[in-house]
Amino acid sequence: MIHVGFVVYLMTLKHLKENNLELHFGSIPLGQVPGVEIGDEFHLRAALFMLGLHRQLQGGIDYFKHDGRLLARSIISSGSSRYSDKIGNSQVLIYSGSGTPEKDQKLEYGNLALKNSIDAQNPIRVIRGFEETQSSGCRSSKGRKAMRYVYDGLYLAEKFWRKKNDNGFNVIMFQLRRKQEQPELHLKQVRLRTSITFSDICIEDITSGKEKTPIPVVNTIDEDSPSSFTYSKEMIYPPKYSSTPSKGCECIGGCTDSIKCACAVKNGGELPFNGRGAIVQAKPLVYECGPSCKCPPTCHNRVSQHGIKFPLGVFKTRSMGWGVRSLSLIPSGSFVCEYVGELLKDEDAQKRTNDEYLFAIGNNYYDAALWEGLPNSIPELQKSMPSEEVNEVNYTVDASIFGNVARFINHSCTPNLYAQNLLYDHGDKSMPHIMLFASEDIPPLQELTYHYNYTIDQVYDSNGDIKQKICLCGSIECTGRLY
Ligand SMILES: C[S@@+](CC[C@H](N)C(=O)[O-])C[C@H]1O[C@@H](n2cnc3c(N)ncnc32)[C@H](O)[C@@H]1O
Repeated sequence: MIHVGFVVYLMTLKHLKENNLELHFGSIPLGQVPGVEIGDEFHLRAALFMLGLHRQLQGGIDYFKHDGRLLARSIISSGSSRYSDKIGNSQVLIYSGSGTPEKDQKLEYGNLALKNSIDAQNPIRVIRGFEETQSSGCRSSKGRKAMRYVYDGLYLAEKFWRKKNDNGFNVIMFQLRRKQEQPELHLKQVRLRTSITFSDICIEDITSGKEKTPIPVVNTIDEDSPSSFTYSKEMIYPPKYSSTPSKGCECIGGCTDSIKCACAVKNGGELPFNGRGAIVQAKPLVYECGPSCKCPPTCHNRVSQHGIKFPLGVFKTRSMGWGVRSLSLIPSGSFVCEYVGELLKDEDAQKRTNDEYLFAIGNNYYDAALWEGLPNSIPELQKSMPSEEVNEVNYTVDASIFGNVARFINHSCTPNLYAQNLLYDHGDKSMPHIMLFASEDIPPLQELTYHYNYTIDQVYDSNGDIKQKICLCGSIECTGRLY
């Protein structure tokens, strides 16, 4: 049997390799990692790696090269009996360098980096590692030994010396001092906000291998698992639907000329994405290049069609059922995922008994605020300005039976994602793809949310009575009602 931790480890490596995320993590600054706070607790080395907290999957010292010399960035101080309950008690940490007990330790690699950091006085993240026995979770695995990692804060390296170990070999010892003006870390008060244990992983990959990056489901709240549905990466169109192909561009080498590129023209004479693939501005409708375009798959105007890039996880929230969070930092403007499901005519969607996973395309397509301020000089967009009255058929996506990870994303009154209507593989403006983009930099492990855009007192049940739902998003700007 393959150990869950090992699967997560492989998943992480696979993901990092495929998405070049090592580079992304490399850009995480020295010192504090956005979104990670003192006392945050982790149960997987892979999680520390993915967050950029400690970029070594095995080594205790994480280091990097700066101006030609190695510097330490973080250390994991494990299994020590020298710490009392109040592990912030002593501001001084004595850390033995890396190496095996049967050989003299050398001042190389991580040890050299730690020594150099004494001169450089750069902040070093300290993560405390503890061994514990597992006892609970959605798949109980009582009695299994596992590690627990707690982020302790930033330290400065002070000095090093050598001493003999019990076998008579040299060990390099380092003294680090905790930086002042940081909250103390009391072991008994360690928050479980970011806790993920082996036994909390209910499903290793809810996509069953359909997405390039596995999406684990984690439950630290109760014994529940998500109710069953069929994971689909793509929208499921009505049976008799035949797509209207959109006219493509002729940019054989890629779309760079915003005057000649037909797709840039459709977007108002500019490409909607910047050089890093981030969307520049929310628009009622965005056109990516598609199958009828001559440009290559690497064209800058093909972003969301390439699918999910950032590692995501489904988790059980305290009050809103299941939710989704990112396992890494998502820069503002990045594509996150599509809202996928069965595409139904509104009247058919009304007949569905489960309305929890409906996304009415019209909800944001006809949002006048999106159309305001668009220059008249964008003829293609002005032509596509939809009107609820003249549009014969309106569509809703139902993700209750078939859907992807987006079906688990909750509403917030102060969301960090927004839904962008987007066309690339067909030209039918009444059924654009619903692509979710980050509207701000999203730190690792923060819940992903978008605004459901319901109009209050405009949602009806099958008897025609107004339905109401209290919003539990918890935002200080919460308006109180989802609908
Ligand atoms: C698309 S699903 C989101 C995933 C859902 N939480 C689950 O457990 O599968 C939409 C449903 O989640 C719940 N929900 C989402 N956001 C909410 C919020 N801010 N307040 C209350 N319930 C919310 C509502 O029951 C809503 O109908």
